[in-house]
Amino acid sequence: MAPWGYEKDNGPAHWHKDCPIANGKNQSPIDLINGEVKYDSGLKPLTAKYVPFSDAKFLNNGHSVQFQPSAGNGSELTGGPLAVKYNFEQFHFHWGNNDTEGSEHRVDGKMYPAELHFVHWNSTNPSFKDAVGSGGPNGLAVLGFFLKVGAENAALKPITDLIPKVKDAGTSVTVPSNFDMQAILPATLTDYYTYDGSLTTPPLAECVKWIVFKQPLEVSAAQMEAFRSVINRDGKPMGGNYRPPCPLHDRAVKTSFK
Ligand SMILES: CCCCCCc1ccc(S(N)(=O)=O)cc1
Ligand SMILES: [Zn+2]
Repeated sequence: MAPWGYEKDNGPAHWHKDCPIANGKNQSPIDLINGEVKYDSGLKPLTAKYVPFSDAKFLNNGHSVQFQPSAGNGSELTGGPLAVKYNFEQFHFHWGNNDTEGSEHRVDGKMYPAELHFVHWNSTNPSFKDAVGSGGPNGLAVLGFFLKVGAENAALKPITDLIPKVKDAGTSVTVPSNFDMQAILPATLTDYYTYDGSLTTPPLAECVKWIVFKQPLEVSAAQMEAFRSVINRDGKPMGGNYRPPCPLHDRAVKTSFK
């Protein structure tokens, strides 16, 4: 099979051939249906401590654009539904070719124009790859933020300004060391949905504690257009790099908010 992608001939409907877990019972993304979620008063706010990076790359891997510091950069996530400390690995985006589509998770069936994923791995593992293969939903913790079109996002501007430099698949640039990743996050990481799920791209491993924030982040129309200029491995616009929602089966979605 051609390498996986989001086109007719290699998109989500084909992924089960190489990754049979695609039809598993803990797949992501899902539609977050407010009438079916359950408030959990035990869910605390999350604490993300992101330290400045000396040598981080921003890259186009053919199916997303991704910010990736060198391993062991000391940025950590704790709290919320997490029992242990998780190390930051990378963040990346999923988006559409217009403002009516693009996010992976949905809220009562509504899609946002884009979704930002901050990927972290359980620090009781020796590496990210071990955490992916560790079995069970505590290998990774991914923070999902919906993006909607509005005011310019000053914290993301250093990243969206780099997009033209990684227009083509397989390209990367060094991110200026004064980039402040912490500034992207809202001041308090309080209102979120959380559930046990999977990677939303191959290998689709069911190793993710998903934490999806209720409050979208805003980006300007120009910042959204920057994403839509990115080209994938087949030389086509990368927009549409989102997996449709998967069945919930007998999973519960908990919320930290009423
Ligand atoms: C052993 C190599 C595994 C690489 C898995 C890389 C990956 C990370 C996060 C996501 S996402 N969209 O669920 O956040 C998808 C894929
Ligand atoms: Zn993702």
